[in-house]
Amino acid sequence: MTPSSARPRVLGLVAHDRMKDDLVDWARGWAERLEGLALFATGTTGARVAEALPGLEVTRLLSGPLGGDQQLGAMIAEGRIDALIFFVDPLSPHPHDVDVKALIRVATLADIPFACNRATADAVMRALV
Ligand SMILES: O=C(CO)COP(=O)(O)O
Repeated sequence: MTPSSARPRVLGLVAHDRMKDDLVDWARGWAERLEGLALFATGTTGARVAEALPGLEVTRLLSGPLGGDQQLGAMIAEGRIDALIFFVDPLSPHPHDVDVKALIRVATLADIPFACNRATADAVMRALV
């Protein structure tokens, strides 16, 4: 995570449905710093962030349950994501739980900074920008 490297840092953004308001609120607080990063998000998360913060350029992947988590996981496996912010809902079941687990697994395997909640997301951002 050298700030002087040529390409912008690439951040993955994901939030489960009941966590999307929290992620949007978190992104608002970091908006200025997020502008300097390349942002990739699962479909609905990306739409929510882009709608709330029109100044941010967010590349939207497929919606999570339709393959977006897997797309992000593939990018991580290819070394194309520097850090992942994933606001996980710990109280709801998800039909695509296997995809969620795979995303968490590949982020762990790739040893990238990876935040599952807001406090850790703040710490990751402080380290990243
Ligand atoms: O389901 C998700 C993460 O597992 C998020 O996907 P969306 O951003 O498309 O809602």
